Amino acid sequence: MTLFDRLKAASADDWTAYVEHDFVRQLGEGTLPVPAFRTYLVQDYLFLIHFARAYALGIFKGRHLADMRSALASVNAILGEMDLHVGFCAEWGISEAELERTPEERANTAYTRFVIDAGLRGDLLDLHVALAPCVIGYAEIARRLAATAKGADPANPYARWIAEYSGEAYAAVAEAAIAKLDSLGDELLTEKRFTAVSDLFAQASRLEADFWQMGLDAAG
Ligand SMILES: Cc1ncc(CN)c(N)n1
Repeated sequence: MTLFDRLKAASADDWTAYVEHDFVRQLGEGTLPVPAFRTYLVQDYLFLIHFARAYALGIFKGRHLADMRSALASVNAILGEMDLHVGFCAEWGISEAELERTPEERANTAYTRFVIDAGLRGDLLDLHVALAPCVIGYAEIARRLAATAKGADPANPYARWIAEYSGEAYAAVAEAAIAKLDSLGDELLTEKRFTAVSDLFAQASRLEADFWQMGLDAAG
């Protein structure tokens, strides 16, 4: 069993509330109101800036060259992920400069600063556990949606989002994150420590669910 599967099993309710959130269901069915998606996506652009910072912390805290290289690859993957956001927003007439000026929603601040704080206070294992629901969760969600008729329908207004996160490139990022957790776990995890890292994973999963909810709330 991977460390990721163990963490997921220990936080099963929080994980399910995240990956099966109503926002996700509506996204897959193509019924999600556009204002909900727009609020989510604009906030997600800001979110990814802070996630790139969190991965940059992984370079700073790296104990081996391999840690630094993998964190750098993740920073690059996140910066690439933002092209999706810039593309959608350009279609809505929102420029990159406007995106950057958008005030952060509280759910966004809470989540991103929680992850950065986990990395600042702790070691690489704490950081990567706090990052895991984000990186790996989206691959799981999009893979499930892409396997449904409505999720795979090119007429679904969110087909591009589903394709991005269910694609091979993102799957490779998620698999690398699972492998990284295992190698960090081999090096740094003790049974005594499991509860503390599991708490980080559960909290990050709850903050992911709050992030979806922020989008739904924006649509009223
Ligand atoms: C909130 C959130 N969580 C996860 C992902 C996937 N990297 C994302 N873009 N945004």
